[in-house]
Amino acid sequence: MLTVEGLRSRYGRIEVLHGIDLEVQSGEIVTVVGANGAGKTTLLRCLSGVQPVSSGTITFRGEALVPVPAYRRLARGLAQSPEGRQIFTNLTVEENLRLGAFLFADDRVEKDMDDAFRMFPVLKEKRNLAAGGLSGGQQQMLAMARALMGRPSCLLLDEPSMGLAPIIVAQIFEVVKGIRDLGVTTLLVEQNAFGALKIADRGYVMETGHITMSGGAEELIADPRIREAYLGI
Ligand SMILES: Nc1ncnc2c1ncn2[C@@H]1O[C@H](COP(=O)(O)OP(=O)(O)OP(=O)(O)O)[C@@H](O)[C@H]1O
Repeated sequence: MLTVEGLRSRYGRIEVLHGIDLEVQSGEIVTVVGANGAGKTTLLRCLSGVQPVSSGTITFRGEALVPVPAYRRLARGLAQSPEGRQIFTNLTVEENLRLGAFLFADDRVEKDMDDAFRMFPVLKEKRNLAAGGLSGGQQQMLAMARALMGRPSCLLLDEPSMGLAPIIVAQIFEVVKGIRDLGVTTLLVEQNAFGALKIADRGYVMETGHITMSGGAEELIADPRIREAYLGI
């Protein structure tokens, strides 16, 4: 569904992605794990089109994506739940969700909203409240639900566990599994390698702008190098 080949990207003169190759098949949860500053967010920003690519290709559902501007990528089926959630704190929960559906003006928006509230009951309770009043975990749920309102076939999820208590992180990862059950393919970028690999089908390890390891998630969890460097085991 999504293939990245030889992807390079830079901030000014400093290259931060040095030729990334990765693939996500339809229906998978694929995770990219790595330390702070490895380049994971930059990779997702290249995929969603807000960060320029200096060379390499991105193919999504058989189509070259690099020439497609960011605002058209959602219509192609690629949605991002960004780092830091980026919800609109002064708008209500429902208004944030409606913004996720800005491409559509059909009756299905109401059904999608009902589906979102079924998947995230806490958002239903708070639908008329300002999103800024939600807890961190609830804001993360809102960011994911808003991305789903764009009816993506592939969701790019940037560090959903960031800054959340372990019990909330566990809930968030359960929700990501639920998103896969909806038939939405997920590329999950995480510093929480163990949590991400536990729910993923496959994983890639990113270090200073390179992919240094890849494989089945169980295989990566069992690998002594991963256990030492990322799992603290
Ligand atoms: N806007 C920017 N301008 C210059 N350099 C940047 C910018 N954003 C990120 N970088 C640098 O690019 C490198 C990769 O950063 P990136 O945010 O992609 O990493 P990351 O793996 O997502 O880390 P984090 O978990 O902190 O988001 C880092 O060295 C970072 O300092």
